Amino acid sequence: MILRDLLSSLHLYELTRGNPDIEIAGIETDSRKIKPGYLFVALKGFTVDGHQYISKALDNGACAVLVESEDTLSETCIRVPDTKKALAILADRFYNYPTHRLKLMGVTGTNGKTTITHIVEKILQDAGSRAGIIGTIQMRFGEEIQEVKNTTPESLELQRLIAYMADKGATHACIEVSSHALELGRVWGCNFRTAIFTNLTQDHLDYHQTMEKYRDAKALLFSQLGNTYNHKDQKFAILNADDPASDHFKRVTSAQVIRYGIHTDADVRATDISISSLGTSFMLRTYKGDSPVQMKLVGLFSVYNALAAAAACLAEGIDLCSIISSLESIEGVRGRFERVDVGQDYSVIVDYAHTPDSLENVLKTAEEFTIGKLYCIVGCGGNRDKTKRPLMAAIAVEHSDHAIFTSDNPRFEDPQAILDDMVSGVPNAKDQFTVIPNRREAIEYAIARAQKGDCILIAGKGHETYQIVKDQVFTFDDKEVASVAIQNRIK
Ligand SMILES: CC(=O)N[C@H]1[C@@H](OP(=O)(O)OP(=O)(O)OC[C@H]2O[C@@H](n3ccc(=O)[nH]c3=O)[C@H](O)[C@@H]2O)O[C@H](CO)[C@@H](O)[C@@H]1O[C@H](C)C(=O)N[C@@H](C)C(=O)N[C@H](CCC(=O)O)C(=O)O
Ligand SMILES: Nc1ncnc2c1ncn2[C@@H]1O[C@H](COP(=O)(O)OP(=O)(O)OP(=O)(O)O)[C@@H](O)[C@H]1O
Ligand SMILES: N[C@H](CCC[C@H](N)C(=O)O)C(=O)O
Ligand SMILES: [Mg+2]
Repeated sequence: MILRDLLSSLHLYELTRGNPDIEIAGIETDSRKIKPGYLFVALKGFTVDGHQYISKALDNGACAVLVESEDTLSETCIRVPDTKKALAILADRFYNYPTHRLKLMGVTGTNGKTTITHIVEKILQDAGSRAGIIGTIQMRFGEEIQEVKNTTPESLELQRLIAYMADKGATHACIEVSSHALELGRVWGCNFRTAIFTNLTQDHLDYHQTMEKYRDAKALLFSQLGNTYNHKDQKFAILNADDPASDHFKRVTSAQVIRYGIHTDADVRATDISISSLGTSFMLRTYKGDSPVQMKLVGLFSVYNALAAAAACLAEGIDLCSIISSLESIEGVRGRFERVDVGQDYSVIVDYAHTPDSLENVLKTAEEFTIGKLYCIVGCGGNRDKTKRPLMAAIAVEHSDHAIFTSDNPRFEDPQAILDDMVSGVPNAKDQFTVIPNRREAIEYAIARAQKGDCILIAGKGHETYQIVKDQVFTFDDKEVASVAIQNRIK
């Protein structure tokens, strides 16, 4: 694409030097990934300032740079007030407006985003649409899977991934939209048709500082819904009627609001709920009719996830019968209440609960089905919200018979310091928990003790197949470690 054409999408820029008629072969924000003919966009990051890498980018063949402060090295230089904002607009233009070429659905909220994107994907695909998803686990469109570093990638990668789907004929993309992404402008320029809210409970206070600011970050998805070129199209805000934050999102959006819930009267509602270890059943009541549903997904939180997905897909015009049949056939999502079963006579469940609310939900669910003892193995991530650590420890102790505190991804923190933060939340419960910093040993400890009818919940890492210690990423998979430990015990 010709630079002049690319720049025409920006409202405010200054070509301080060079030729606007050069061909731009690609755009890149990382000097290490620059190829000849690329435009390098210098971003001010949390760790370093991308402006420091301009010479590296030029060495690697960048033909132009987009900067916030004057650069004297490159032949062609464009200056803008905010490179992050400009990047989002340029990426949209460069990839030929991907989010206008399919229907974009965004899911935000503390817990349930990944699960809902998977349910929506299943419903849409079963109904004959071609849907892709982007989120914590990966980007997936049909057979194509690409790894993503963040739940919501930076605008450039996000637009590239959506463009890939649109180019291959996708009708829908359903993406997770994290609060970081909303605040950091990763979804600027995205033309959302539908925004789904799951729930708001504590997480990420290291970044947002207060729950109000965290909520306000999430609110951006709803206030921006409709603020794009295509605002004549119908937009939908799918809100959880049982979560008080929804009132705020309703106030800030101009989209049509569809409410789902259990306790509050809602447009899409579940009544007569029955939960067992094999799944959940409920009466689905919608403005398109009512019908009983029997799902394999367990826990009350799964009913909420199903309602959110059903409400979004009804708005999309998908037939109610088709939605129900998809809800009934979905098997579950990797690392979310996933059972490890190698023939043992006790249950082992791997789950991605890494917030106080999700841990409480998942433990309460496991509590209901456990005949024997319930063990909870849990840790908290390093360089993340410290205030959730004592809360998660207290929840683990309250809702299990014995808790084992261990390491999650310590990152750059001392694993023992993280565990000390956890232990500070249970000052009077010394007999109810054991601290085993090594995660493998913690899993082996519980498995060695489990008796018939017991249940071991391994929380926090779900689908993750690694453990991050300092700047190293080690192979570690809760499911595999548990499975080996169970087999070793059986032998
Ligand atoms: C705090 C945060 O969000 N950081 C994100 C940010 O990294 P950063 O600001 O540290 O980047 P940096 O290292 O300072 O680099 C600045 C710039 O210099 C460039 N650079 C750097 C080095 C070099 O040699 N050459 C070069 O050009 C970099 O490419 C970058 O453009 O930009 C990166 C690229 O987009 C992100 O991957 C990274 O996410 C990190 C990995 C992260 O852990 N983020 C978490 C907090 C996060 O975003 N989580 C949310 C929510 C998860 C959930 O609960 O679901 C998510 O959406 O993932
Ligand atoms: N609707 C829900 N309400 C509360 N907890 C939930 C809900 N859905 C799932 N959970 C719990 O939260 C965990 C994470 O679920 P999921 O991965 O779907 O959430 P997420 O919002 O994508 O999380 P992340 O912020 O890490 O991307 C699950 O393993 C389960 O324990
Ligand atoms: N998306 C979440 C995932 C947390 C998962 C947990 N295993 C951890 O590493 O803290 C985050 O980045 O905070
Ligand atoms: Mg997720």
